[in-house]
Amino acid sequence: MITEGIVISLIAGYYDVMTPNGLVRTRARGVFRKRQEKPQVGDLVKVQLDEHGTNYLIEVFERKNRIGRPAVSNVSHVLLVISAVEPDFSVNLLDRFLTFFEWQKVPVTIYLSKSDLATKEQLEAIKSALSYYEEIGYSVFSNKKKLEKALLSLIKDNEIWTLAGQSGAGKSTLLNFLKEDAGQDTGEISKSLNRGKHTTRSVQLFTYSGGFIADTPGFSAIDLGPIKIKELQNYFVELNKASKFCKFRGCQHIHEPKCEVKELLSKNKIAQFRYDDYLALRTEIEEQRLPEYLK
Ligand SMILES: Nc1nc2c(ncn2[C@@H]2O[C@H](COP(=O)(O)OP(=O)(O)OP(=O)(O)O)[C@@H](O)[C@H]2O)c(=O)[nH]1
Ligand SMILES: [Zn+2]
Repeated sequence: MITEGIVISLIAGYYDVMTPNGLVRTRARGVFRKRQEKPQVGDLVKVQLDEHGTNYLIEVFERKNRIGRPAVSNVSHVLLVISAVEPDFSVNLLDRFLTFFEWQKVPVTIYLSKSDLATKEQLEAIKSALSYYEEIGYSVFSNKKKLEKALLSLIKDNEIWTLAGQSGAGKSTLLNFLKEDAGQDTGEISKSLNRGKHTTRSVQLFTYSGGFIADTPGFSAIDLGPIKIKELQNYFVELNKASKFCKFRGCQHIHEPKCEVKELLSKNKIAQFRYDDYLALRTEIEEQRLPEYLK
């Protein structure tokens, strides 16, 4: 019998596939090894079931996207965990992540962790910054119970949501809270296992609310290098929105006359810190700019 499913984990050469009839352990057909296109977690695949012998993964359907390291395919949504303290909250870091995922065309929901460890003053400053992100269209949560409640209706059938965020931000802690049986290593344990930067960690999908949540570790060094400088403004959602009213098409909002972004900036309707981050990311991309023909 042939059926379809989603690869939820890869263990010692076996692919575990969630199918409409439950979880099946499969082996990939030799053809994948020859073509060097290994199936990945998140892939939608075709499997051939054999009640008495081996189940085979026989086909991988085209991937919608592929993000993180180890990679997850077909990511529907990112749940970005950003900590209030330890490591300290930073809009700059937040903007890097948001730019990256906007570029990848993956919607993002923000969760502020460790607000219990922040002082009242710290929390006020953070919440004021986060309210700006809500204004420009991102959903923001700082209470894990409210987040849990929202996720149960937000995560649609078969959607794959991926956790992202700096190391130590609290991704595993959140996953353990959402899925009591997830059993992810958190801070202390992983340190004692001496899990270095180069140790490959496996990634796994956990069923959640009709869909899946993945704990993806690999977003520590976000490479914005491949982004074309002229397109960067597209990934700052409020700049992109305002740009429709700039005099010049393709306005970069730097020195151009009759620039709507500059206008809104002067009226405090676009936050100075976002504009500054836009400029900083431009410089970063510019400094390691590849010749146009290599892009
Ligand atoms: N007080 C408090 N501590 C938290 C919270 N979230 C995480 N922590 C602690 O922060 C440390 C790091 O959390 P992890 O969940 O391991 O962080 P991670 O994002 O999974 O980190 P990596 O696995 O390195 O990517 C652990 O000691 C957690 O107990 C929180 O909301 N409040
Ligand atoms: Zn402009």
